[in-house]
Parts: sequence; structure tokens; C-alpha cells
Amino acid sequence: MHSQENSSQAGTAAPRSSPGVQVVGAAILDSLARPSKLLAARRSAPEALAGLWEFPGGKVKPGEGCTKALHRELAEELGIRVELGAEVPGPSEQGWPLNRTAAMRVWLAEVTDGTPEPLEDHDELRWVDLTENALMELPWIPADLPIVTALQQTVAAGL
Ligand SMILES: Nc1nc2c([nH]c(=O)n2[C@H]2C[C@H](O)[C@@H](COP(=O)(O)OP(=O)(O)OP(=O)(O)O)O2)c(=O)[nH]1
Repeated sequence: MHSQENSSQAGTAAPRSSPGVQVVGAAILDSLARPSKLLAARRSAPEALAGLWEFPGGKVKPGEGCTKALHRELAEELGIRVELGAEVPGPSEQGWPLNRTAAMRVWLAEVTDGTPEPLEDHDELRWVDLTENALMELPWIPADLPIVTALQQTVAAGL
């Protein structure tokens, strides 16, 4: 009935310790030094994720470094350049688990050039107060919820 379980039993799933797909995302803040807002992005595709909110970013290409990929994705998707701050550390080297085969590393960031626009993959961007109530009002991709919580707690603790 559940094909994921079956594929795991058949040995076709990627090893748990080494997700096949590395994704990178940016927690874009209004200010790295004194953050009060986060830029959330609403996905327009695929159908299963459309309407859900996420950290802008995407998949790292073969041979590409994670931070280089993140700068590329932010230029393509939002038309901006950013300064990266600290990484929001996840539970593994690959960052935060997204599903059985992908994990995402997330960096704090601040816009240094351009105004974010939903050029690709998103149909809305929103600056959201970095409070639990405001953040949790958005329907995030479920896998992002622990990241949003960690981010909010990190900011509340003064980074
Ligand atoms: N960018 C991003 N992707 C996320 C987040 N949370 C989450 O589960 N994902 C998933 C959705 C996708 O399955 C995958 C990232 O794929 P993507 O479609 O953004 O990557 P991409 O821009 O490189 O797109 P493509 O070249 O494969 O079309 O990670 C998130 O916060 N940000």
C-alpha cells in the first residue's frame, strides 16, 4: 500500500546517512545585525507544493558548492544578491531532512543588491515578523517547520 516502505524493504532507497539530493535555502532577514523580519516565499509549483511557503533556494548542481548554488538560486528566483550570515545548523551535515532523499542546508542572509521579486518558482513574497505567531500563520512546507522554529528561537536568543 505504501510504496515508500516497500522500496525501502527492497533496498532501493538512498542510505539514510547520505541523502541523494542536496538543497540549499536562505533565511533572508531584513537585517543580519538586528533582525525583525523574514522573507518567506510561496511556491507556485509543483502542484503538491503550490501555495505552501518556503525558504528561497533550490538544488545544488553536481560539482557546485552549496553557497555558490544558493547565490545562483537567489539571483535566478528573486533577482537579488545577498550577504550570507551564519548557517542555521541542522541535525546532520546535509542540514535539515526534507524527505527520504533530500536535505537542506540553510543560511541567514541579507539583501545587498536588488529588490526581491517572485521571478521564478514563487507567486508571492512576504516579509513576516520574526515572532512565533506571525511565522506560524503561514502554511509552510511541513518539512520546514522545525527550521522555522529553530530560526525564530535563534533570533529570539539574540543570534
Ligand atoms: N527551495 C526550497 N525547497 C524546499 C524547501 N523545503 C522543501 O521541502 N523543499 C523541497 C522542495 C523541492 O522538492 C526541493 C527543492 O527543489 P526546487 O524545485 O526548489 O529546486 P530547483 O530550484 O533547483 O528546481 P529544479 O531545477 O529541480 O526545477 O526541496 C524550502 O524551504 N526551500
